[in-house]
Amino acid sequence: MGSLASERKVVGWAARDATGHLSPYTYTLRNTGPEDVVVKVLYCGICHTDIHQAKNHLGASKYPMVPGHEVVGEVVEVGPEVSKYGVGDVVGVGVIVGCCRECSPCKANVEQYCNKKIWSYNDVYTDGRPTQGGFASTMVVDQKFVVKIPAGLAPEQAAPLLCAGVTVYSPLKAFGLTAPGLRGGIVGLGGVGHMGVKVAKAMGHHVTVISSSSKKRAEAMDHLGADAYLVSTDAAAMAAAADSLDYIIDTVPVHHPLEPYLSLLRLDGKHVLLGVIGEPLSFVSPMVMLGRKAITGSFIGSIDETAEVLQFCVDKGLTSQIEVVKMGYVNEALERLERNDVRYRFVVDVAGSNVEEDAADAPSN
Ligand SMILES: NC(=O)C1=CN([C@@H]2O[C@H](COP(=O)(O)OP(=O)(O)OC[C@H]3O[C@@H](n4cnc5c(N)ncnc54)[C@H](OP(=O)(O)O)[C@@H]3O)[C@@H](O)[C@H]2O)C=CC1
Ligand SMILES: O=C/C=C/c1ccc(O)c(O)c1
Ligand SMILES: [Zn+2]
Ligand SMILES: [Zn+2]
Repeated sequence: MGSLASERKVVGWAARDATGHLSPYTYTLRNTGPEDVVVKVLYCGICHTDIHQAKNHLGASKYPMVPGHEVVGEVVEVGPEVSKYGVGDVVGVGVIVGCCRECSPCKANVEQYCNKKIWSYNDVYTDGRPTQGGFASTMVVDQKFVVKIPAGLAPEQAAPLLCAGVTVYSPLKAFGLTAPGLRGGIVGLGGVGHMGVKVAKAMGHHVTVISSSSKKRAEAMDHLGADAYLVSTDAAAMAAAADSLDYIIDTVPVHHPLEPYLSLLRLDGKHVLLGVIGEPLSFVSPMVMLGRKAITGSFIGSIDETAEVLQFCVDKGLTSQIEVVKMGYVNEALERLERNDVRYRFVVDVAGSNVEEDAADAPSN
């Protein structure tokens, strides 16, 4: 157990408005509670959700907002009732940092579906303070929402698994889609999608990437190990692949037609929506009736599944494909991510950056 420090000032990079531009911001962390773990952030991945949130795509953003929910750090202090972690442990924090612990999803250990869940940023903690994410020097997190990074995983490699990795792993398990030999489609080869290819291949699936362009074909086939590649606008190739897939993992972050993808599913095929899209998607009912197809969705994964996917990646020798950048590059990284110019996940080297750069000039709370 480490010593209990009082409230501490930290610097994170925050968006102040819907431009989504991040700049240094000083704020105060809560005291270390009995079950809290103080985490010195080492690395934090950049998820497309960080863009949705920073730019207020869902209309519920509050500023200043420090994004970042693929956090890997080192434990520097623990509260007196922390049993699972000790100072020096390398740990991960993801999208959720609180839940009610009483509802049926909480009792079933799928706390990501708790209606009282607390998001790691753009939310309010039990003490009334805004939650702030991982583009910051330090976070204080309840031990329940912390996972140990297993030996054999480099911390920067582990970061994307805490959101992207578990987000594809969870629905494959929940929908009974883990058997070898299944045929899966991954729509959108970005941060989540590239982990989809890797995880599905490691489960022994035949994996088709369905992309908006042919630009990623060679990498998908040669480096990620995909078995087939379709360009979604190539009507002939899409028609030739009709009725061939058991499932589709759809990671596209913008409005898109579903029908071209639904036609790729075979009997009882499942279209799993993962992208966060604030506009209605549409399809005609025969597209699902004639084939008993299901359109469903999935939200990250549980803490248990997060620990599981980390170990799965160690066991299968999976790594994420990342570009490591410094904090000073975060705004360019966000712009590049938004224009689909990253292979496949940016990870910010937080501890190796001067997070406090320009902090003296920035407004604080
Ligand atoms: N359900 C959940 O729990 C989670 C949801 N998400 C959401 O999933 C979505 C994907 O996240 P992430 O993988 O980080 O995003 P990325 O930007 O890394 O990947 C999205 C991919 O979608 C394709 N795409 C098609 N049209 C567009 C467009 N107009 N702009 C950008 N990309 C486009 C691109 O692939 P290609 O070039 O192959 O067409 C792109 O690489 C986001 O909406 C995110 O919020 C993320 C994590 C968890
Ligand atoms: O990246 C992780 C979070 C994804 C997410 C899914 C659904 C939703 O409504 C969000 O606001 C975020
Ligand atoms: Zn995410
Ligand atoms: Zn609950």
